[in-house]
Amino acid sequence: MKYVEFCCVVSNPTEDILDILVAELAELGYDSFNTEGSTLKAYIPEVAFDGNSSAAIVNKYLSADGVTISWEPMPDKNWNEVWESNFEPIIIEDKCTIRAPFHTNLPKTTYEIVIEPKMSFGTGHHATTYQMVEFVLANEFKGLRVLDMGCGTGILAILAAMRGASDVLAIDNDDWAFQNAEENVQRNASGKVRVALGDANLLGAETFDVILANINRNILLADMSRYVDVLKNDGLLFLSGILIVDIPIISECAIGLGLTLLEQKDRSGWVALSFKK
Ligand SMILES: C[S@@+](CC[C@H](N)C(=O)[O-])C[C@H]1O[C@@H](n2cnc3c(N)ncnc32)[C@H](O)[C@@H]1O
Repeated sequence: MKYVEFCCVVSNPTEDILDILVAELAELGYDSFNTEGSTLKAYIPEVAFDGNSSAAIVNKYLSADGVTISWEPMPDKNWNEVWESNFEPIIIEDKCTIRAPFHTNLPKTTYEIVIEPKMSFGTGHHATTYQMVEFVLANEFKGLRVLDMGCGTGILAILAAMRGASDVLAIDNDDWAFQNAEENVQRNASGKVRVALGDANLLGAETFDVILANINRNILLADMSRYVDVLKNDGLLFLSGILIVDIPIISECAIGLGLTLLEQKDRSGWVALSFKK
């Protein structure tokens, strides 16, 4: 596939501005991004790229933060190899290692997840995933039925299964993520995780003790009532992919649907929330 490299340099970065840009660019459908110092680079499929609308999104920050924008087509190459070469292993809370098949000689932890680092989101490095991993490590999963909405690589579904969930349904609406999650589930997690291609429209009569959803504000707001419909009474809903400014709107939506806020986590400008039904 051909990609455009969309580069934003923030001359005077305010706290978390790059994370906000990542969230805004997510609307443009990047397949990967990296941040280094004050530079953000997002890789967007050329077929889906419109330079002017991308620039308009970022321009909202220009006056306040001095963002310089440029973009250029990238030479066609094997992007999986590129993402792969950038993937470092990560250990969360000394309990969970997330690594690629080619990482060896790492310290042993209770849980070890091997991810094929392709173009899907979910390696544990991003704050939104990290916080969800923390939630999964801190809560009871033994014998529970779990839904992972927006599963990306499948990392959260796999960890839930490793933590003892009896059955996990992992759903993603992106074909690439779906295939990558299937591959990762086969590699790690047993027969306990089912992966499905789709979105909240797939939800029906099946109910869950725990729902994990690390997606983004707009999807969470649009689909939360569907999640609550399939969450059992006393069940837990963990939400991530939320910016600090969006806490009120997400919380009001959840509370309006009859949920109680239990916990809030903050990391690098991102927030993860847990609710009980
Ligand atoms: C931020 S990533 C999270 C991946 C992984 N769960 C993690 O925590 O790292 C969000 C994922 O949600 C998927 N997604 C976006 N909109 C969705 C929707 N409406 N229904 C299901 N999946 C969706 C994207 O394709 C992407 O893989």
